[in-house]
Amino acid sequence: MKELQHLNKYFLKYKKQLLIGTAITIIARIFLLFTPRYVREIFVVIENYMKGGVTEQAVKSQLTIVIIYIIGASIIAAIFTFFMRQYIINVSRYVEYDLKNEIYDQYQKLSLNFYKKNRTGDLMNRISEDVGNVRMYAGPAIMYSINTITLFVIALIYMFNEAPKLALYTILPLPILSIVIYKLSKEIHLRSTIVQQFLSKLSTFTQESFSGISVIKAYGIEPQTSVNFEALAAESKEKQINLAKVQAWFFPMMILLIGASNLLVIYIGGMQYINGEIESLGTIAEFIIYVNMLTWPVATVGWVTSIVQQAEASQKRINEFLRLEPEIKNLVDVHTEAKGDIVFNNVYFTYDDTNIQALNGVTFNIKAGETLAILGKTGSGKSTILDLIGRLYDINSGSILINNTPIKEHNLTDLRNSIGYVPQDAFLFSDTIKNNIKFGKEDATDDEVIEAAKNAQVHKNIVKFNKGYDTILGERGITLSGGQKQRVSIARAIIKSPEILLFDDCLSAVDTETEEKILKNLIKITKGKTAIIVSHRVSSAKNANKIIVLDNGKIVQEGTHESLINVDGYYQHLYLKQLSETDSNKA
Ligand SMILES: Nc1ncnc2c1ncn2[C@@H]1O[C@H](COP(=O)(O)OP(=O)(O)OP(=O)(O)O)[C@@H](O)[C@H]1O
Repeated sequence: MKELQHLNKYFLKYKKQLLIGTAITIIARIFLLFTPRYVREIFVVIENYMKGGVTEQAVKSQLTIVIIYIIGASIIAAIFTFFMRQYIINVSRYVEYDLKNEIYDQYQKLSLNFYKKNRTGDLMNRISEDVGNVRMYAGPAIMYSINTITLFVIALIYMFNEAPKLALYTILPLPILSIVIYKLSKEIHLRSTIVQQFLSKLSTFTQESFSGISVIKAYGIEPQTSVNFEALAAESKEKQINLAKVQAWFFPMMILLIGASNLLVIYIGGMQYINGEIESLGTIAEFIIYVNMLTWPVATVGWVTSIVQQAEASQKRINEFLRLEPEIKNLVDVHTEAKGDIVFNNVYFTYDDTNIQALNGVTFNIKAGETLAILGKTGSGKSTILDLIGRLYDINSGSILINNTPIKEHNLTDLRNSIGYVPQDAFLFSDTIKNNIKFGKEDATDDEVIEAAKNAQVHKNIVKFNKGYDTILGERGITLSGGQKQRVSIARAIIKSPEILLFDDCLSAVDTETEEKILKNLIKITKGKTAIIVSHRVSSAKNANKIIVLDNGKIVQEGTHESLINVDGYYQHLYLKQLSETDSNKA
């Protein structure tokens, strides 16, 4: 129960509903327990009549009154039972809602390293399935526990008052029932966890197959994927059957134990009646009703124990993530401005997980309003520089200054808000094109969206779609070409008019003519702002105020286009190679 203590703050928050729910549960059970005693009353009335003690008229009116009492008590119990669920189950839904939000907020705070170490499926499981298990504790488990305790305490008082020996025999088989149900519930849980694992394997496989359907079709491997699917589905079926086998024991066990208890009541009660230890056969009837009323709550003791164990295990998994401290923390509460110069001073950076030293003493600076182009072989550390400016990672040594202030002394939200970042792999959401662009600036007007799209040279493509800017992208809608995606992603970055613009090889899928036009627009847009363009093309770099060439995390060349084309090195070779490619394309 240590892990579940995390939920206490929520129980405290909803204490009013819980207290009302508990009171309602107790009242509902009290009224429910009127029935057995009234049934005994009926027997007594009839027995008195048989003995000739009362008239037929009197019996009729006595029976009518008792029956009205039974109906009345049942209706009241039913109404309170309705409200019992309304209060306690609702609390569990509130707790579920709060916990999901808490986990989601925490996920958002955690750094990229966390996402590399943990699989998306696992993150999703903890926020959905594990929270679901915890909800069973916060609602049904609490409700059934209050229910069982109330019913038991009141029924036992009545039973021991009425016939102590019979009461003892009646409750004798109940602990056995509880233990059997507990063992069964545990086994059911074990097997259903395995079923769940296979189901998620199956859905991951299906999802991947259909996301990559074009690759599957192009390679003609449909028969092979069908065989793989069939194998997974067969295993999943096996596990389902295994689960069904144990589940099938649940109700027979209940029926058997209820039957045994009933028999015991009839036998012991019958003997006691014969011996004159109990006065009326009504007591036997009353006790049979108690047995049937108590069986289910007693069974739930086993069930509830297994729910609590599952919830504890799930909350433990949730707490593991909730207790993680984000590696990248905002250390400044006041507002800061990330405008102007960017300085890298002997920066060293190694990725924790791979131990790859991506930057190896990098030093450069860009003044406000300037454009820097970064070139270099793949894996030389270009994207890493951009990630470090957005403080997605903290450096190992050296310093990064923005606006002459160390990057850690910037308010993290302000820093990221002042950056417009276009990643290497343009990621667009399954939403309209307009909303994908507005993602950069939520309150942007339609005119601003169009303006950004025009500057990114994608407006003409968008208006050709039937629904224009309202065209849905992704799984539910159309698929954009690589170049179109990159340009929508550029529009998203420039719409917010940030102080720092980071373009990570985002023109690679665009033809050189369009690239030229976009770059021209960028000169206009980035006026007074700082821009860094990572590229493999000289054409993207040539207009930059400064160009650096990286190799193995080190700057190996630095200068302007004019200076670098005259020096033997990576830039000149790239320039000559791309020049000859352009010439041969023209020829
Ligand atoms: N998230 C990461 N985790 C671990 N290692 C990484 C990560 N990102 C990059 N690396 C490694 O760091 C080195 C530098 O990568 P980086 O992405 O900065 O290179 P790049 O110059 O941008 O490459 P490209 O031109 O192919 O985009 C590479 O060896 C890469 O494998």
